[in-house]
Amino acid sequence: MKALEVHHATKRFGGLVAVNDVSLTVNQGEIFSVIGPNGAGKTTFFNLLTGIYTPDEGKILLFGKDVTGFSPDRIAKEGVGRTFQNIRLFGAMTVLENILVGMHVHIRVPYFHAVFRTPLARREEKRAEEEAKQLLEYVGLLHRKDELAKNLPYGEQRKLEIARALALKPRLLLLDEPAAGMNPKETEELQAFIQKLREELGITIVLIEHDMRLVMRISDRIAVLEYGSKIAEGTPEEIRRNPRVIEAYLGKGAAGGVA
Ligand SMILES: Nc1ncnc2c1ncn2[C@@H]1O[C@H](COP(=O)(O)OP(=O)(O)OP(=O)(O)O)[C@@H](O)[C@H]1O
Repeated sequence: MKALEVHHATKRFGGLVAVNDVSLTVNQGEIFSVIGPNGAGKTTFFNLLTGIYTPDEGKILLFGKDVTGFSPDRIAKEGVGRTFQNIRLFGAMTVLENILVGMHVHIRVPYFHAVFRTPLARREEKRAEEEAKQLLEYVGLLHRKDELAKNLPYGEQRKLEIARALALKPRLLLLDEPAAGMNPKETEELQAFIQKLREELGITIVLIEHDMRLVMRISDRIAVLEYGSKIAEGTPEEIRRNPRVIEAYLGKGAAGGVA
């Protein structure tokens, strides 16, 4: 079974075709990158996968199930976690609270218990807090749990965002420009972290990324979008040498430049 199958997905905004007849499949356990120039349709493509938009044409399957037209909530329940291009943390909440917010769909307390804070509700809160702490420990942020999210260094904010997505126990994680704004050391740590998620948790990862060093090092396969269409797909080696990709995106110096 594939983690993700996209069949001929198209999304239009008025006369603009933001995603144009894109098909691709992502295997379970793969790290798959989507690259392309600004405005190529990458974020719109993610928005189709997460139910923010419904494709005008085409189908989307997650782990063999047709989820075309599902709401973002239902897609999340199918095991898809996501981070955004612009960090979307609750800056005025603590690190721990940010994780707890991410977990809310997994906390199942009947309304009555939640409102009257019965022992059941308190037990459930305690359990959620323990789980959140374990998650923070796993990503190396437990020592920051009581700090406000906005006070974390940039690289750690990105990590916290990923941790919050992990709170939903995703099988598929979509990362929109996770290395944006990171320095080389932070990017290297991010690479190791993403690989760890795949290896230890078995999560399939799809990322949009402009940092070609990271993309070429981390990806099993890469798809390239231009003007909404997929113009290439292959291993980093194949993509690096593809004349059309070099022309559209990587530039002439790229073949040797992104080792
Ligand atoms: N909600 C919208 N309404 C109208 N046009 C949109 C909308 N969202 C995106 N677009 C247009 O669709 C095209 C694809 O945009 P998208 O943001 O998906 O590209 P991108 O590859 O993610 O770009 P970047 O790398 O700059 O983030 C662009 O021309 C954009 O202006």
